[in-house]
Amino acid sequence: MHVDVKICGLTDETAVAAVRDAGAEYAGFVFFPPSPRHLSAARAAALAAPLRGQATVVALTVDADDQAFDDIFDTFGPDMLQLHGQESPERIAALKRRYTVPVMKMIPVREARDLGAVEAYLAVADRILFDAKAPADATRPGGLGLSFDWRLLAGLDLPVPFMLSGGLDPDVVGEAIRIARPNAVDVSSGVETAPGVKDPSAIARFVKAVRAAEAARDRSMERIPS
Ligand SMILES: O=C(O)c1ccccc1NCC(=O)[C@H](O)[C@H](O)COP(=O)(O)O
Repeated sequence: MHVDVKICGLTDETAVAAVRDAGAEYAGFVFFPPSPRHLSAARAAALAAPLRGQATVVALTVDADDQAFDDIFDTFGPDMLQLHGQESPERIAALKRRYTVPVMKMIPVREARDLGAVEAYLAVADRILFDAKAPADATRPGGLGLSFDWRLLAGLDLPVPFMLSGGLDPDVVGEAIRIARPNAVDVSSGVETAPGVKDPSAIARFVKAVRAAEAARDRSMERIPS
């Protein structure tokens, strides 16, 4: 089964290499000023321009207000929203009435009971992203290079696709896929040389590791007698 790749927090022309050379299916741009990956809508639009039609261009926000979304849609024009704050199901429903793009909702995970939060979003979110829960004193709710126990997602069967995120890198993403069997994986810190500085070679290695994990899973499925 194919596993999509999202490279998040793109901040320069590496975005083109991530999509055209490495083959990432999603390109994420952060609109959250405390983040080292934060971009203006105009800068993100310029970086995303060569990606249009080749990848799903994702706008990542944290509890943004309507004015912020209007600016993002007027200037940047995302293909998908990733809501990485404490947005309610009602807020998601309102945003989907206002903007006609799919919405991916982040669910923070540290322990099994955190998964209970998913239920309320299944009727409104088009996709779920599981990310490591940020510490209370963190300056941002994501992009921290933190992971959680992927076994918490083993056997998870949701009515919408889910993306696995949090502390992934080229060395561990294969194991994460084997354990959690996500529809997609997402990475930021694990393909950077410094916060906000993406490494094209690391991105290529990450995608290559995902493709290898896909192939290994397909081989293991072939060995299962039908
Ligand atoms: O990336 C950020 O700086 C960020 C800031 C505020 C909210 C979310 C943020 N990133 C969200 C992502 O989708 C990251 O890719 C995800 O949290 C995984 O990050 P990492 O563990 O660094 O790979």
